[in-house]
Formats: sequence, structure tokens, C-alpha cells
Amino acid sequence: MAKLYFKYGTMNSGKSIEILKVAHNYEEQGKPVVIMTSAIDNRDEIGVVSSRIGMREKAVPIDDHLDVFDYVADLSPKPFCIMIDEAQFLSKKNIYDFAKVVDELGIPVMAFGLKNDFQNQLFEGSKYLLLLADKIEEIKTICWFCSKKATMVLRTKDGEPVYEGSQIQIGGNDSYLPVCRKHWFKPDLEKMKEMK
Ligand SMILES: Nc1ncnc2c1ncn2[C@@H]1O[C@H](COP(=O)(O)OP(=O)(O)O)[C@@H](O)[C@H]1O
Ligand SMILES: Cc1cn([C@H]2C[C@H](O)[C@@H](COP(=O)(O)O)O2)c(=O)[nH]c1=O
Repeated sequence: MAKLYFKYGTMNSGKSIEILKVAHNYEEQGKPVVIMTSAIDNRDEIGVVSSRIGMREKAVPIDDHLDVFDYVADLSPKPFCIMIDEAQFLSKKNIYDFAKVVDELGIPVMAFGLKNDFQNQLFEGSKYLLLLADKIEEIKTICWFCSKKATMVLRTKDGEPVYEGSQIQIGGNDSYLPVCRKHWFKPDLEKMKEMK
């Protein structure tokens, strides 16, 4: 039976690699999948899933104008699976529509994204995925400052931690670090200065 999956992890935990790997495994067996991503993340170019490991793949960009249920319902042939990157940036409506894709079209949907933002608040997409998903899994990585599991993301500017600002600020390793709870509250400022 089709399910709605939410696979969350901090930045740099390998979410995009996982999407590209799973998509490759389906396609290799002649089972078409559809890769989608939020149009908000324009680090690479809009409509691309790109991993730090160097792999990238075209994806359908999700913006305010796209009705994701109608888009998937019109696809022929019917895909074996929908994979979504940057799901934290999706709207409540997007997530309800993807749940409808699972329930009414019988297509599994795997959404990958951050759970919490740099202020440790839920993103809108993540909040509704946590509420609606059939299966929730964590993709893990380690804290930048120690060997504990990273559960939070520290925003940085000029080697200093940042705790105020707008929720959405597109960036990569230059402005975010995956960290454990202890080091989110008390980052190693000396180590951050060395990285500057
Ligand atoms: N050259 C490399 N060889 C092996 N792993 C790498 C390489 N470059 C980056 N990575 C790993 O890729 C992971 C980040 O993958 P990415 O798909 O970009 O993550 P996310 O989408 O979660 O931000 C990190 O764990 C990093 O260690
Ligand atoms: C924590 C946090 C992140 N973002 C942005 C920064 C990146 O563009 C994406 C996450 O990228 P990933 O490596 O594919 O996980 O989200 C943000 O806008 N606000 C935040 O608080």
C-alpha cells in the first residue's frame, strides 16, 4: 500500500544523495519516478536536486502556481514514486495534496527536508509532514563540534552564530552548520573563528 514518508535530517546529512540514489535504483529497473523540489531553493538553479557529493538531477520545481495533485494525476505513465527535496519549504496545501496523491492515486510519496529551522522552530512543510506522514525517519549526521548526533542547524555569519532573522535564507556550508543540542546553545566560538 502506498505511503507518505517524511525523511528528515539536518543540513549536510545526505538527504539529496538519498533521493538521487533511490531514484537511480527505480529507474535502473525501468520504473519511472518523478523528482520534485521547492522552487524556493535556488542555490544551484531552480528545479534541480543537487548533493554536495557532486551529483545533480533535474526536478520539477514546486511554486505557488503548481497544483501538485493535478500535476501528478495528469502524469502518464503513472510514476512508481514521487520524491521531493527541500520539503520544509512546501505549504500546508502542498502537503495535504501529496497526502491525497498517496490516498487517491495510490502513488508513494517520499518527502525529504529539514525539520527545524535555525531558531529551532518547525518549518510549515515539516509541521504538516510530521502531522500527516505514515512513516517518519531520521537521516543522521554528526555535530560539527563533537561526535554526537546533529539534531539542529546553526546559522552563521562571519564566524559568529546567528539566532535572529528571517526563517528562509538560502545557503550552504558557508552559512549553516549541523550541530547537537549542546553546541546549538553553546557553539565552540574558537573553532568557528578558525573556520572564518
Ligand atoms: N567528496 C565526498 N565524498 C564523500 N562524501 C561527501 C563528499 N562531499 C560531500 N559528502 C557528504 O555528503 C553529505 C551531504 O550530502 P547532501 O546530499 O548535500 O546533504 P543534504 O541534502 O542533507 O544537505 C555530507 O554528509 C558530506 O559528508
Ligand atoms: C536551517 C535553515 C536552512 N535554510 C535553508 C538553507 C538551505 O538553502 C536549505 C537546506 O538545504 P539542505 O542542505 O538541502 O538541507 O534551507 C533556511 O532557509 N532557513 C533555516 O533556518
